[in-house]
Amino acid sequence: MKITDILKMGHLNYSGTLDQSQNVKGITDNSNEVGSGYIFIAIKGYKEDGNLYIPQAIVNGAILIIGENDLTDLTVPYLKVKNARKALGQVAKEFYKDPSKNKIMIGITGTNGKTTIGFFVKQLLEKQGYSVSLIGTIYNEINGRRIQYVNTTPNAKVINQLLTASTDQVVVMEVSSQGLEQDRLEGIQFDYALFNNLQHDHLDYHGTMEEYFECKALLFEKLKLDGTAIINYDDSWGKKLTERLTAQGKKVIIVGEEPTNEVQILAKELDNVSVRYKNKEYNLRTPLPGVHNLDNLTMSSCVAHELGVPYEQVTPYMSQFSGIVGRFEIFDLSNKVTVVVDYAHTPDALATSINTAISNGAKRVITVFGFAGNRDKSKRKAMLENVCRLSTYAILTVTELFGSTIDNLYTDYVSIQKECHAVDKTSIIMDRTLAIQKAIGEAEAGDWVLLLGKGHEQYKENYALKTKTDQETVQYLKNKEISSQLQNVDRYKNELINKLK
Ligand SMILES: CC(=O)N[C@H]1[C@@H](OP(=O)(O)OP(=O)(O)OC[C@H]2O[C@@H](n3ccc(=O)[nH]c3=O)[C@H](O)[C@@H]2O)O[C@H](CO)[C@@H](O)[C@@H]1O[C@H](C)C(=O)N[C@@H](C)C(=O)N[C@H](CCC(=O)O)C(=O)O
Ligand SMILES: Nc1ncnc2c1ncn2[C@@H]1O[C@H](COP(=O)(O)OP(=O)(O)OP(=O)(O)O)[C@@H](O)[C@H]1O
Repeated sequence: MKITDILKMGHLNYSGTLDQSQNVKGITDNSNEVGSGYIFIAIKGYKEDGNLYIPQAIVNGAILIIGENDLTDLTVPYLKVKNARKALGQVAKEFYKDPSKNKIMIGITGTNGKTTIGFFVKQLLEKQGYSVSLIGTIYNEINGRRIQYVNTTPNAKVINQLLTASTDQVVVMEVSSQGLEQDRLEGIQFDYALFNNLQHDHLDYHGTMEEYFECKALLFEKLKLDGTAIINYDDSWGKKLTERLTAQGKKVIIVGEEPTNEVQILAKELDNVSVRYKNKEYNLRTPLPGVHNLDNLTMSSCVAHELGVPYEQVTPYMSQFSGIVGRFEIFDLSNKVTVVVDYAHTPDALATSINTAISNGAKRVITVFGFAGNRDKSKRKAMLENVCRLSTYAILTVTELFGSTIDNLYTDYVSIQKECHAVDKTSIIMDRTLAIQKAIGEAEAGDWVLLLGKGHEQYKENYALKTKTDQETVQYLKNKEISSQLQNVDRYKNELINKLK
């Protein structure tokens, strides 16, 4: 592909002299990736300024630089654009030959439930015979191969690369509000866009719920001409989005409890939800506990149904679902204590998670959770209030420092404990592994211990127990319990032998 093709097709203009015969070998916004024949797009980021790396990109072989600044004295052609992040998407779309056009693209947005819906949809479609790629928080899976990535929603270059590599028929993508706001989806088009919910999160980034909503709503501007929006109408922001999209003449399927909803939720009970679609009723059974997962399953079934999965098949297809790491993952201990590792880290998700334990018969709920260091401090009070209202007892601990320190976070915990009158109901143990050990140690038969906030993530701190995830910590404590039980058996056996001697 020639430079001029990219510029023309990307709707970018260049008035300087350009060697039109030059072939473009690659495109990137990372100077370290630039090789001979590359286009380098300089992005002024949150941490770094890509413009400072232009000289390095030129030394590495860049043949065209794109950026937002006024630059005149470069030794290679320079194109000034209004928005370099958008330009990255426009150039990537052309360089990679618009791969989202020919795939069945499903984008999922919402504060909570994106990952879960992504995994549910993948399961349903694969059981129906589709090959499915997944781009999301836990990993990206392309052609059956798993690849870790730093973001839930990668930037436009990476998305285009993944779509190009994918030989799968369907691509299911989690779409974050930050990804949308940062134009990481520029040039990507969707056949189906799902809106699950909008709840309090990320307000340090978005400022207000309205702005947060507007970012989420950007996904629906990326629907293909014949694309379909699928919206949770029980969410008030979902209603607002429905009105907007309907007024724009877009195809919208609404899901919710109102009788006029296309997919009507009739009843939810433990792990069953009954829905009505075109005057027929279906019972759907979720493989993951919780009323939230009934909502997630209903949304997933709706998009899967659009692609030919009969509602009757949802329950059999999901019966072989193997779970999602860190999403209401249950560990049964031998003393009849139930331990759950869950990714809940918003006020609503914490309430949902604890309520799930209660509705499953928990005698007492002991919750271990924490706040994300320097991120969205405005959600902390609601998080603590929900946890205190619903749990029997809670331990505040480290979840993720995000630029804070253990000492600062500890000080924050002490003051919020007082502010929320939570001193009697909570204690503070900053070592997460010891907090878990204490919670599990104090639990009795019938109690549920909820380890919330880390989900699939690895610990970044060094803790007293040398484990790296909540799952490993639970397993370590389980093994310790087994070995102490074995020691007790040995001791008892020896005592008996001694008595009989
Ligand atoms: C604050 C934020 O959102 N940052 C995102 C942003 O980074 P940035 O553009 O500011 O990057 P930067 O490090 O300042 O670098 C600027 C430019 O200089 C370039 N550079 C830098 C160094 C160098 O040697 N050479 C060079 O060319 C970089 O390649 C880049 O183009 O753009 C990057 C590329 O798209 C993202 O990876 C990065 O996400 C960071 C890691 C992040 O943690 N973001 C969070 C807030 C986020 O986006 N989370 C959502 C999920 C949220 C949820 O659902 O809970 C997500 O989608 O991941
Ligand atoms: N529909 C829902 N409503 C409320 N809470 C939910 C819902 N679905 C999941 N949750 C809670 O949110 C947590 C995260 O779920 P999931 O990973 O599916 O969401 P996500 O949108 O991908 O989250 P994130 O954006 O933080 O990665 C779960 O562990 C659960 O506690």
